[in-house]
Amino acid sequence: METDLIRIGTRGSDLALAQARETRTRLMSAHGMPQDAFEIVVISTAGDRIQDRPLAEVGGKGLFTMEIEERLADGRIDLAVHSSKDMPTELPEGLYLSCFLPREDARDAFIGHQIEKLLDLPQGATVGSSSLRRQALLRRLRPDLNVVLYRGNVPTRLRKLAEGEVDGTLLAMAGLRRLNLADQVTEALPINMFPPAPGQGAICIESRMGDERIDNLLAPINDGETAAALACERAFLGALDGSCRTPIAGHAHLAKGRIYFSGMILTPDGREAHEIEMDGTIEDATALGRQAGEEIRGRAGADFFASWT
Ligand SMILES: NCc1[nH]cc(CCC(=O)O)c1CC(=O)O
Repeated sequence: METDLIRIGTRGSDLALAQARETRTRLMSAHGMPQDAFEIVVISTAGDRIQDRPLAEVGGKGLFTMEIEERLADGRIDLAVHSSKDMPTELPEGLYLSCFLPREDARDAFIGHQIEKLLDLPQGATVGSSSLRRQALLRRLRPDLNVVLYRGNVPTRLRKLAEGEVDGTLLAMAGLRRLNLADQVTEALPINMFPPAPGQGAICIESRMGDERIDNLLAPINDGETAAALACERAFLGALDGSCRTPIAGHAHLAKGRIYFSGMILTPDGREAHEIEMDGTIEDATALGRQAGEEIRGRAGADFFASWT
């Protein structure tokens, strides 16, 4: 192992820092390296700076990644730690997702202010979320709810909830676990009831293609099962040409030597939804995801996407 400092790029939110530290810890134990072999480099992104609008409205891909990728491409950092869910399907030339850590709980969590379960909320209750997918799924399950825009990092959202600004909110179980806030969860939503975003719960590492030193460093901490599931989910997203304005859910898991995928696309009002379930061999994870995307796209019809984007 070279003695050069390994620079790990990350956003500065509590969640991003927890993910960068988890990556560093795994690398330290895989290679018997000391903590001071690494430097965590905090990078501010457009997604962090824009706080007053839904990000889907701002548009553009890579709101949480562009500034980080610039520093990766020019060598100021050696690897970048991300939430897979926030990663666009297309990456800048010369960069790739080289490593996936074992996936955390992929489910969404409901956090109720006074009522513990989503479906027990009274008529017209207010639920805050900034995610188009969560908003659409909420409207699909409970058209009566008042779904409001709710942004900010995880601790900010929990504070607003505690102050009674909303009756409930939805957050990823994985993020809450990583922040030691899982005790706040009042209901973990089953995957078939509230399907997660492609990539949810999985930390990924982006690095430069052909950087052998970093490839060798990352190889022992890559989780093959998570990598296969993510290849499938990202291919599904890619086949749908997932603009940030389309509510898309997708989840793959491995069992008995095969890969099982389920996906859903919805209109933002939740009134129209299309679902798909497919399984295949693990080697064909990418093809399976792409096929599922093409199939669901065909079922929905061209009008489905044209109706609001
Ligand atoms: N868009 C923000 C974001 N990106 C990843 C996570 C959670 C962690 C994960 O999915 O790995 C979150 C917060 C949330 O959705 O609650």
